[in-house]
Amino acid sequence: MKVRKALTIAGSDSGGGAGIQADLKTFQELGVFGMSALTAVTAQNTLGVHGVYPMTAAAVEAQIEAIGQDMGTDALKTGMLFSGEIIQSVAKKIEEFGWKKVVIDPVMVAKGGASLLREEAIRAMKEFLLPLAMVITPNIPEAEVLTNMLIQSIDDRKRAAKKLYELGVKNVVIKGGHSDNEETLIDLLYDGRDFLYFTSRRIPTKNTHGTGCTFAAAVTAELAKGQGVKEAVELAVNYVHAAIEMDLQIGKGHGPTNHWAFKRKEAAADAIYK
Ligand SMILES: Nc1ncnc2c1ncn2[C@@H]1O[C@H](COP(=O)(O)OP(=O)(O)OP(=O)(O)O)[C@@H](O)[C@H]1O
Ligand SMILES: Cc1ncc(CO)c(N)n1
Repeated sequence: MKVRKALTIAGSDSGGGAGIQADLKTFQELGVFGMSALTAVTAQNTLGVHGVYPMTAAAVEAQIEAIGQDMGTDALKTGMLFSGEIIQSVAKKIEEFGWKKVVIDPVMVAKGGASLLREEAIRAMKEFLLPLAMVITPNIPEAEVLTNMLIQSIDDRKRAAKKLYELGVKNVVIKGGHSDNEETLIDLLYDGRDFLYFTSRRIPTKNTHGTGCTFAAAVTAELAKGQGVKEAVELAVNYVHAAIEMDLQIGKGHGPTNHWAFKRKEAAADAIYK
């Protein structure tokens, strides 16, 4: 059997809940071989970001090049990219290797408010990276920044999704974690034609550190396995839901999610229906 591969181009979260750590755990759990190119190291825990140490753009390029020249990848995702210079390097390498299954998680700020992307980088992201994206997965505040819109209603989100589509992104997912509905949340997918709504129950917990990274990583893993975008997004919604539901109670602040949970839930369901 052919092993599928996925690459994450993202920052390191020393606390293990977000960034490349979340991505690699998710890839592994979904049966895909994970690879990484680091853009920055953060000193981070469940209480916040205590330091950001970016890599040079040359170091980011060298990592991607090493992977592209030897192993290749079936899909890739980007997370924290930090600067316009790193974004340009990443875009250049994606084009050079002709990678098409590209998931952009436009990470801007961590849950505690620390900035993970310089202001100047937004333009580079729109100009160089978004046109290469098969899927983009902003949360509501990130979609607001990328579209210069205030997003309050679902109709606002639909308008924002259309604007992002017009920037060259083939599929837009605007996630609902930041909406003010306390009961349910909706992740919205727009493929240039239809809007699809993925509705889930909002779980009352403070342990949601890394949900965005985990979500985009699950989409990437499924695309690597050959799934369509709709199927990949649906699985990612369920994967993250299980990870939040069976949280781990680690740390004193916003704890990580449980990357094992989805498989344990599946195994339990298998045992029941056998
Ligand atoms: N309390 C919750 N209960 C259930 N699902 C949630 C909850 N919070 C977030 N999610 C789900 O987690 C996924 C990520 O959404 P969210 O909007 O929180 O991303 P994010 O803000 O980018 O996360 P991050 O903290 O990593 O930056 C979505 O599928 C969303 O529906
Ligand atoms: C390294 C890193 N990437 C992404 C996020 C967003 O959750 C974070 N907190 N840290």
